[in-house]
Amino acid sequence: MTKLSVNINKIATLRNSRGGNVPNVLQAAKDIENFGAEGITVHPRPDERHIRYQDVRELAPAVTTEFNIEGNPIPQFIDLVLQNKPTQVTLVPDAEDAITSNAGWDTVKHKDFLIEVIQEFKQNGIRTSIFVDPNPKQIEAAQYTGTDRVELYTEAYAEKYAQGNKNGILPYMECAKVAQDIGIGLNAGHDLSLENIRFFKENIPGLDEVSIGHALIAESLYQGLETVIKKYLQLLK
Ligand SMILES: CC(=O)[C@@H](O)[C@H](O)COP(=O)(O)O
Ligand SMILES: NCC(=O)COP(=O)(O)O
Repeated sequence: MTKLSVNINKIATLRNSRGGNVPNVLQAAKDIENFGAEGITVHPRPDERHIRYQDVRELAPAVTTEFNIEGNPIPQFIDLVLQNKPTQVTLVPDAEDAITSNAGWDTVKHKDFLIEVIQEFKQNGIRTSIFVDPNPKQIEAAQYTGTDRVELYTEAYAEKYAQGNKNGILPYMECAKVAQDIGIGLNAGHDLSLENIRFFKENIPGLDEVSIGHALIAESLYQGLETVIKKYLQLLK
């Protein structure tokens, strides 16, 4: 079974665009869990343009499913994670000015650094995952960092799938096999959507979790528009 963790960064982005507390990020997380999602993912960035550090502090005691905090393990991120003890921390090497995550770790080059931070998180009872490009060498090297899982960066798959090219799944299948052979857990995320998720799931054995945000929120918006417009029209009669 693959768990669905909903990334709520985009809900925070909408809230931040107006100040105030609409939509309410904490309530949205609770509702998302009530609707059946099996996890909540947040990706606080240093400029707090989406999820804020304070959101993380409020979400940590409120989330009853799996809480997953993603981010670049700079000192303030490490402190935030250790103070709030999520189920899982996903390490993502994103630059401060990146619009969104755009690359996985080089687990060979950064092995010593990753060993150090992963050890600290695991000593505190937090499951670890490393965000990686779909390259089997990166998965093989990830096992020497002591991480529990890797998260396959699925942007390349999603882009090819949208162009009608199903071969984009091939490197991910190879990575899944390596992960299974070495006994490392497997997550995936970035640009997964209602359109491309089934094919991905059908072809990737041992997929523990997907985290989905951007498309899921956009799809929810589209699928909810008709209902809400009809409600306004009713009230305006
Ligand atoms: C780690 C990752 O894959 C990203 O997809 C990221 O967490 C998305 O966050 P944003 O929606 O804030 O870009
Ligand atoms: N780890 C990926 C994630 O949380 C969501 O990515 P996206 O669906 O917003 O692209």
